[in-house]
Formats: sequence, C-alpha cells, structure tokens
Amino acid sequence: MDSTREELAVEVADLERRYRLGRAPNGTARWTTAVAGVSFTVRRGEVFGLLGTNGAGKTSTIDVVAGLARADAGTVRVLGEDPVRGRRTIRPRIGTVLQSGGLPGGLTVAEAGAMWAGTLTAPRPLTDILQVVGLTHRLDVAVASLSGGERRRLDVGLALLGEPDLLLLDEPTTGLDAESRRRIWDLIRGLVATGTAVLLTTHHLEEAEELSDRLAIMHAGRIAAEGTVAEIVADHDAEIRWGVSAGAPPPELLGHDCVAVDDRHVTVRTTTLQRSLSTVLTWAAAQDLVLPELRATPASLETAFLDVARSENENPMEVAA
Ligand SMILES: Nc1ncnc2c1ncn2[C@@H]1O[C@H](COP(=O)(O)OP(=O)(O)OP(=O)(O)O)[C@@H](O)[C@H]1O
Repeated sequence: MDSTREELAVEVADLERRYRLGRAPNGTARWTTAVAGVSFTVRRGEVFGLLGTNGAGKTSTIDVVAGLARADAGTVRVLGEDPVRGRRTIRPRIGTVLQSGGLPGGLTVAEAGAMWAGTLTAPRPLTDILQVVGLTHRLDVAVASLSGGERRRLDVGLALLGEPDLLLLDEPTTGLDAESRRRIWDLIRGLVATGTAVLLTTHHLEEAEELSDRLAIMHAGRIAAEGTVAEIVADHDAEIRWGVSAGAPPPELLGHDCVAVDDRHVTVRTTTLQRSLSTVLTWAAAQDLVLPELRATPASLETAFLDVARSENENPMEVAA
C-alpha cells in the first residue's frame, strides 16, 4: 500500500446503488437509482460531511461504506479493504452510528455496553464513555426505555468505545438537545485529533460547518457541490433584498447583478456584496427612498444548500429493465 492510500480511510469511486421497486404491469422489473455515480475520499484525521436533501442518497452511500450493502457499480475501499469481503478484518476498527440503530431493546445499558465491548479488541472503559455522553445514571435501565435522545447518546458512545480508526455517523445528533450535541461534537473532535477519520451525514448545516474539514452536498443521487465550506460558498451569490413597494433600481446601475422581483420582494443576487449594497444605498438615497425590510445576506452554506435543493432533477431516476 502506498503512502497516499494509507492516508485515505475511505475511497468511493463512481458508486451506484439501485433498489428494485417491483414489476411494471407488463412484467418488467422496475428499479430506482438512489446513488448515481458518487466519488469522494475521507482522509485520516479529517471529518468529511455528506449533506443532502431528503432522499438524496446519503444513507444508501454510507450503508455501502459500512459494508451493510453492496455497490451495484463502482468501487469502495474502507481502511484499504472491500467493506463487504473484508468486513471481519475492518469491523473492529470502525465505529458506526447508523439510522437503523440495532441494539437489542431488552438489554440494560450496562449489558448492551458489555456486549458491544466484547466485540472490540481494546475497548475504552464503558464507565468513561457513559460519563461523557451523560448516561452513567441510566446503567440499569433497559435500552428500550431510554428516551430518543438518550438512545442516540448511547449509540454514539458505543461507536466511540473502540477508539476507532474510522467513524461512520449517519445523523448522529438528530433529536439531541443543544448541550448534548455540543458534547458529542467535542468527543468527535477529540478523536479526529488522534487521527480518526469521520464520515458524517447530517441535516444540521451548523453541525456540518462546525465539524467538517471538507464536505459534499448530494442531490438526487449525485454530488452537486464538494470542497471546504469556503470553496463551496465561493460558487454562490450573496443576496440583497427589500420590500417591493420601494421598487427596483434600473438593472444597468447594478451591472452584472441579477435582479428578481416578486409580489413581496426585490432580490439582488451578487458576488460582490459590499459594492452592490453601496450601489443600492446610493440609488435609494438619490431617490429619497426608504427600503423596507432591507436585508443583506452573504453567501453561506445554507445559500449553497438551498441553491442545490432548488436545482432541477428533483427525483432519483426510475427505470424499467
Ligand atoms: N429499500 C429501498 N427500496 C426502495 N427505495 C429506497 C430504499 N431505500 C431508499 N430508497 C430510496 O432511495 C433514495 C435515497 O434514499 P436514502 O435513504 O439513501 O436518502 P437520504 O439522503 O439518506 O435521505 P434522508 O435525508 O431523507 O434520510 C430515496 O428516493 C429513497 O426513497
């Protein structure tokens, strides 16, 4: 294995995943393509965030990386191995928090922890982990009786028990309060600092921004944008907006900026926010206009996400074969 490969905990190239939907009236099988040629890598010591609209294909992707499903096309290497064939070898080196959960609800927290620790070569003390995720007082409670947030904290705690080389986190903080979420973020950061690679899916843009070194925004089975937050945001426009009652400045005044008017607002989209805002304010002052509800919003991960979400090709492809 060369040094570049050792650096890469996850390598996904041209991944495709399809689901069979049943049969069409004429008897042909109907398939939907959930992941349509996705490529990315996750390096050791970095968090790679996978964002996306609902149904974009994030879980379908992470399930293949976790070795729970096979790729229909493309290649996936995890810690240098095929994630299905090499599952036995790499399993102890991977911590997972998946949407499907999987702990038997009848076990107590202590029993579930002991069972999980038994599958690991060098687990951290369970009590240490339970303290960090705030569950020490729930040791004797059945997993099924935990609240949704407590259950999620247990899932995350157990994923960290083996000090994994790779963490696969599918919406790890869904349902957690702000304090618990921050504790989990600190835990993740601590592990990353020791060289752990993290593949994270989340619907919380703030979480993605806080944790990710690089990220990708998925939409309809494809990666629509990828890079650092700064790189992704650089491709998107800032917005200046005000109430339509004040009217819009003549387009030639704004040069290349795009002006849109609907029944409530005038919206100027621009890559040079300060200069365009100055033009708008100078025009308003010259006309003696007050711009109602004036708002200037720099491009952000949210803007980029919304641009992707509004883009065409809304649905995964359905085909008959
Ligand atoms: N078992 C299945 N059978 C058929 N279609 C499926 C199956 N699982 C997922 N899909 C479809 O594949 C697409 C991608 O789903 P996936 O769960 O991977 O998306 P996601 O990005 O994780 O979505 P979300 O953010 O809503 O959790 C969706 O259109 C979904 O309906």
